[in-house]
Amino acid sequence: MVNECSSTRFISSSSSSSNLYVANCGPYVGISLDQIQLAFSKFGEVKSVCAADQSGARVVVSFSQESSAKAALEAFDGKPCPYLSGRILHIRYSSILQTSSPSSQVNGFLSVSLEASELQIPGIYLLKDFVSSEEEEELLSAVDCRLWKNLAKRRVQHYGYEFMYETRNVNTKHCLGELPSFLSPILKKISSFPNITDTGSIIIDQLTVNEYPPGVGLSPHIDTHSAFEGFIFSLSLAGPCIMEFRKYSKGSWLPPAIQSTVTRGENPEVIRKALFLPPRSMLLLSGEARYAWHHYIPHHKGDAVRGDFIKRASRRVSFTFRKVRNGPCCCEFSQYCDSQSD
Ligand SMILES: O=C(O)CCC(=O)C(=O)O
Ligand SMILES: [Fe+2]
Repeated sequence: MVNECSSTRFISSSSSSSNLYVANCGPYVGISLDQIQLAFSKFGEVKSVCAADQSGARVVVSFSQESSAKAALEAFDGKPCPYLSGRILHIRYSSILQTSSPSSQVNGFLSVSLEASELQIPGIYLLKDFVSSEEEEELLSAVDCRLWKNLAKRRVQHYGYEFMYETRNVNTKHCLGELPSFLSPILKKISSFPNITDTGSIIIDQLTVNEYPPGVGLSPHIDTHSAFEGFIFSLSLAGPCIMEFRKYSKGSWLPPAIQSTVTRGENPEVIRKALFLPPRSMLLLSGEARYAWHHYIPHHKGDAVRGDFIKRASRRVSFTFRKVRNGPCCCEFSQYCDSQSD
């Protein structure tokens, strides 16, 4: 049974137990949970195998009997494992850290949807193959000929208006000029995006290009309401990633890292959902998805997606198209709205 520990968190521990924390094996290094279960079953009944964390390379094996765990630890720790491609496993006893019951987690990973409609978040849409491979190449070479700005872990470019990371806003008085002509085919496709009843209301005047190396993501945030209007389009190029969406029932417009620890401590009610973004797909966040849900790209080198482990490519480049807002936001999600908070 490899699907049973979705609601349990584990830590490495020195006291003996029937759970083993096993490092250096898992889907990220090409070893499935089923293979791990088979290898450890040589020492007794394995109740479950699941991810110890989101790395894809550390798992917890839970035996029915403590004696089986002891035998497996003695046989496998620090030696090449003949049943797992000769990998050297690093094994400790593990104890249960905490339990929670996120129904959307499988084997310790958040279950990832392939279709936006599965998420059941109003206002979120994903169009796959939004651009062809040729268009993808052209867009990438266009930005690669231009100047990148280095942030701590990723590179960015801004068109139309510069995004100021310190204030999470734009300086509306300083326009960088019209969006360049290499974007025209994409802007044209955006203007007839399905799912938007009034396509006449789609105006785009700002683009942020992000280049993420593997292992780099984006911290959870809601794009500042007062900075941008209600449609946020994000085109994924060159590589895939997953995007996680979080709704904090007691949240505010501030990013979770800035909210006081007291507020965070009182805020156990977070709904988490995840969506796989393949290269050449266009994501639209509108309505509730844009205004009330944080979006987040985990800082992973790969993502567990429906039983497969998908490595991040050498880079993912996203084009985020938005319309800069010129007055306060009057959305109906005032709890998450900086224009409607004091
Ligand atoms: O890379 C992405 O798809 C999202 C970028 C984003 O959320 C942002 O720039 O605010
Ligand atoms: Fe964003």
